[in-house]
Amino acid sequence: MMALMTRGQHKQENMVHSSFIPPAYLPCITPVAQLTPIAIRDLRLEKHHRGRYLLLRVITPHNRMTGILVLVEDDHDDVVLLQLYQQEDEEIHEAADIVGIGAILLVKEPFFKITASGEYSLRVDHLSDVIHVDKNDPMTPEIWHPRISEAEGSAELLKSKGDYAMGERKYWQAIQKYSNALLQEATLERIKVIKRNRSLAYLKTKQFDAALSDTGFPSFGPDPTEKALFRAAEALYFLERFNECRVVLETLCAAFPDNRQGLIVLARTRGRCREESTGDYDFNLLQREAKKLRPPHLDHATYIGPVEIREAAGKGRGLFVTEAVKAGNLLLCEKAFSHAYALDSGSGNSKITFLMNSETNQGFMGGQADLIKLLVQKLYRNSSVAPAFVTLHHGSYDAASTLAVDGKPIVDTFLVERIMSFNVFGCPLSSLNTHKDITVKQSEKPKVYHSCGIWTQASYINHSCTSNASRSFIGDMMIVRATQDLEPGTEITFWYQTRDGYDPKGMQEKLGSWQFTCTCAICQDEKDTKAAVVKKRREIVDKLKTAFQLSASHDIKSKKVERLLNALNDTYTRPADEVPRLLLWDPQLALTRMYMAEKKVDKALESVQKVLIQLGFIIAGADSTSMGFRVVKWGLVVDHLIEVFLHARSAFEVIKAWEDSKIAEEYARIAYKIVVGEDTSFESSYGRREN
Ligand SMILES: C[S@@+](CC[C@H](N)C(=O)[O-])C[C@H]1O[C@@H](n2cnc3c(N)ncnc32)[C@H](O)[C@@H]1O
Repeated sequence: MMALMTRGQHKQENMVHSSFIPPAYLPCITPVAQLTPIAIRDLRLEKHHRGRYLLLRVITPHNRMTGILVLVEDDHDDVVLLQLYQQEDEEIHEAADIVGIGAILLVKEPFFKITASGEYSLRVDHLSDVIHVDKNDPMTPEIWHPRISEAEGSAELLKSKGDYAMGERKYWQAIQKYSNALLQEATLERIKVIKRNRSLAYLKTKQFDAALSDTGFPSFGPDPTEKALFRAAEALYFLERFNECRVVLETLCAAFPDNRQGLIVLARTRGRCREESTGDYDFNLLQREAKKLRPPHLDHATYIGPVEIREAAGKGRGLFVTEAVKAGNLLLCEKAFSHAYALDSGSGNSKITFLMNSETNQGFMGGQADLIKLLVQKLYRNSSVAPAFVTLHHGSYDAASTLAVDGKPIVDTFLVERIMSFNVFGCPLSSLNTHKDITVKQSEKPKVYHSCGIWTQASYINHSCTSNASRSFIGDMMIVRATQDLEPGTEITFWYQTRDGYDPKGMQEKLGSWQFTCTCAICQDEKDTKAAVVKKRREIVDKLKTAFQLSASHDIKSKKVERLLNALNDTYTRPADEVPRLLLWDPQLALTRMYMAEKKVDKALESVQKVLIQLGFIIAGADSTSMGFRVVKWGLVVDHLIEVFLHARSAFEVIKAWEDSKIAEEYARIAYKIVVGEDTSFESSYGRREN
């Protein structure tokens, strides 16, 4: 054990931290006053000592692995290894401030456990299961009490120690000093000042609920100070309570018109309020910010469009539209509740964490392991935001019945892990990049995203392979747009996993971790399709691949491809607008490109129409007749759909069908907006360049 303790103060670059998540156990929900003490020597292995607590003193420097490891003793001089999980990273909260030598910790309902290396240790998975105890606290054993000279002194002295710690940017220490100061006698005025200072330390450590409460919000009293108002506004801003923030800032700016910073923040807050109520975003700015900011956590508000959460028969809850919407309309533009950023290449993380859940056989790598920690900490620091998260789907996990004990939040790490595994979304830095990868670089493999996050509104959207909405990302903002015209009351669905037509069984496997079976028309049709037909389709697809590689003349090649496409088409029985033909649209598009290259406009238009039909569209006027080009019903929206509509635009131009050409471009823009999230970058991606 000592070897472990001495090994690791060196820099931990490119290390893989791996850890087994133990079987789920509930956090302690009993107030400390109702727990009874236990000593290390009385602990039983592999047991959760419910109803008991252990008082411990840190006796060695810590070691950071997946958790923080440190040796501790009790007042019988017995020593044990303590492992604390889900604690903040060193850059945010120095371990020395959590488990500095001499610190006294109270571990609630201790869990004594055999480690992977056969040693034994105390393991704490829930942040709320360990609390710091002051050396002067009556619970602290007599022998650990400080000598008289160490006693910390008056409120004023402690306040100035807090101020000094603030100056040194030791915010956690400052909080402790201010909190101790507040336990001493002081006038009401001094208490207000100390709280105001502590509120700044809380802001710096992202404890926005506590920061807000220290400012006196919502009633600041008859003569609110500039600092109290400003700090309250900052806390409200970070809690994304933008309207309340705006009101506080308006009071501040009216009372202190020279406060320039107040005016700047008020303007910014008004921008957030506008985004929140109208969905009107400067998407150009969002794209620029996502390019520059690391992590790409954008300073923007969440817009919730015409949607509501309702029961969705057989699927739990779902998200439904409350009014008619058109394809391309914005349904959500949601800021992540929590977002773990990893480079898109997946490399470059100095610390890689691998968590293995032995109970569910699920492994969490990198981003997802980081996300669990980020979530746990956010909920622990700011319990006011917890309801939006803890009410998300968590399967059959039985969560603790209470959210707080002794005035402190309870955060159940295992509940967080369950909710994360059902609701997490992988995400690129921006869908614009992904779109370029797919369309310009023609990368075939579906991309694996290393960054991930939780979006609490989008989490209510259920899966369907015949989806009617689509998500895209700009940094940590998720944009959900309708991909079809929707009647009021329609349930919104999108793909949890990318759908192709090659591997029906694989799709069910990909959906496995969500624990449901998709019963959409595509899945149903695949189930009804005989194995011989599936085999035949595979053979035709292989022949198509070979046909495209033929070094024959365009004519011979296109005839062969057409024949094969017809044969493949004949293997489907249900109408394409009910069951889109996922194996067909792609080779059909390749054929369209051939016709366009040969300037066979009629053929190209016919082929465009076929691509759209195979994607499930119903189309009118996609030919050289006088009927106007029109989408009667939208089908599946894929990245290449923009190209399809742009082929239509060009072909219509050649035959001088100007109006149809314009309409085709408008459809291309809508498709682009759905795929990329916005259409302000359409020109730079697809605009025509002057020769
Ligand atoms: C992200 S949540 C979606 C919201 C969830 N229905 C709820 O009540 O909170 C994912 C879970 O929803 C359910 N679900 C999603 N799509 C479904 C579908 N097509 N059929 C049945 N259940 C589905 C599954 O239980 C899945 O694990």
